Amino acid sequence: MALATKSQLLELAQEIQELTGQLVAHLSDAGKKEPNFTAESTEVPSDDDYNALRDRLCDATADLEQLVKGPKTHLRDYFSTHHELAAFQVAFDFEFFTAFPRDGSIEIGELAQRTGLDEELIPRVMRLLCLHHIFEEVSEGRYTHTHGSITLAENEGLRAAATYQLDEYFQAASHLAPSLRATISQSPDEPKVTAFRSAYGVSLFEFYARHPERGARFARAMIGVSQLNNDFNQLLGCYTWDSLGAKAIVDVGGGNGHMSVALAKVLKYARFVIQDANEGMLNQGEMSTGQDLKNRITFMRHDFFTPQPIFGDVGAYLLRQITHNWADEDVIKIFKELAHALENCDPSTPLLINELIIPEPGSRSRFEERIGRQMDIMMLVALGARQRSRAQFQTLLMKADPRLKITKVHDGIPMGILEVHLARG
Ligand SMILES: C[S@@+](CC[C@H](N)C(=O)[O-])C[C@H]1O[C@@H](n2cnc3c(N)ncnc32)[C@H](O)[C@@H]1O
Repeated sequence: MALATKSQLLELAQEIQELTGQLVAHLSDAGKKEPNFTAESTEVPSDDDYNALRDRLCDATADLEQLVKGPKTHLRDYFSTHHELAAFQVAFDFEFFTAFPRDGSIEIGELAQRTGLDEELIPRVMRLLCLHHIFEEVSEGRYTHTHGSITLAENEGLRAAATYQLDEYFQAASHLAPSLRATISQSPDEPKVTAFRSAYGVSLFEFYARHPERGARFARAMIGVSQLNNDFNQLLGCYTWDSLGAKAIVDVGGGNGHMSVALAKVLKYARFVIQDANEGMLNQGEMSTGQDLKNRITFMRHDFFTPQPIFGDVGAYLLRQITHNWADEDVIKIFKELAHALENCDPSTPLLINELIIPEPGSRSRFEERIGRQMDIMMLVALGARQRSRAQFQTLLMKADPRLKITKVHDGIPMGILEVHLARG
């Protein structure tokens, strides 16, 4: 009797069929329409069940595609994606997305007039984008919006998030390997060579200080990304904020305080101290805070490498998207100052680290893990810094003060929370 051979391709195809069936049923149960590529399509849901199905389906379809192509074709494709990003860069730079009418179509000549790009170049860029369902060529030389292009046209934050990647980081990323080679022979007193510095001659922060219009776009991109990731709802759901009552939440490196202000709107009694080294951001936050919240929100200039001035009746210290900007030795210094402050608070006072926490390999879907690993390399490119796993955070906390212990992990991608307490003897 012939042995039935297992087919990995067929198993993947069956898994894809099953998962797609579950996903379609989920959409139907939620009363949602199936997504399509037209500009009229509705957005896919973002609840946990949908995301879990989406992630497994993306892993399975990616595996099937990779196996079917084989490594040579797969890698040839993959190593050419920067040319596709270059086409996107042109479309953003020449403002294609907003040049399009919301409804109806536009013809090449009109698009050339509105954008200033040569008529001969437009179809070369457009046809590559159309292959990604970004715009559609409805008849030769005539295009309409799709769901992808209209999403970008109508969301300024998302466009900012796309363009800061395609401008600043696209260039900087190509300097990573040479910059790492340069650090090998670098003397310790020279400014650290990062890929960003190697591409632009200055650090990321100096660059934004010298180019305020890019700095403003970066700020818009951060808002776009946090809306995209649903960061606020995740932060709210990750901790029992109500248990803090009227105590102060100290938002260390809180920037313009946008997260604390959003929390203050929900937590009716909590007080907030927003600390940052950047006076401009503090002023911007102070000016935009509504009168109704002003008696519960204080803005304060503070450098987190110096002793923490607020302690005692503190509900929680919040460090949101701070550690990923710094190398290990700097993060240890930040934690040390907070450990001193925690010594002078109630033992129940937590330090809440709100960051993308890199999952251990294999513990989450590859779709999720990849987002974390892309961010990790982005931090290396931009600042010579990194994203960290729970274990890596615990090591740094221990080095700062052996009494600092992670007591709870709310691990989410993109953002999670580590709840840290200072153990008392
Ligand atoms: C990535 S932003 C995060 C801002 C805010 N926590 C959020 O989640 O939107 C990093 C913040 O750290 C601030 N920062 C940088 N160095 C600092 C320092 N030495 N002391 C205090 N804040 C600092 C920056 O000004 C910036 O607002």
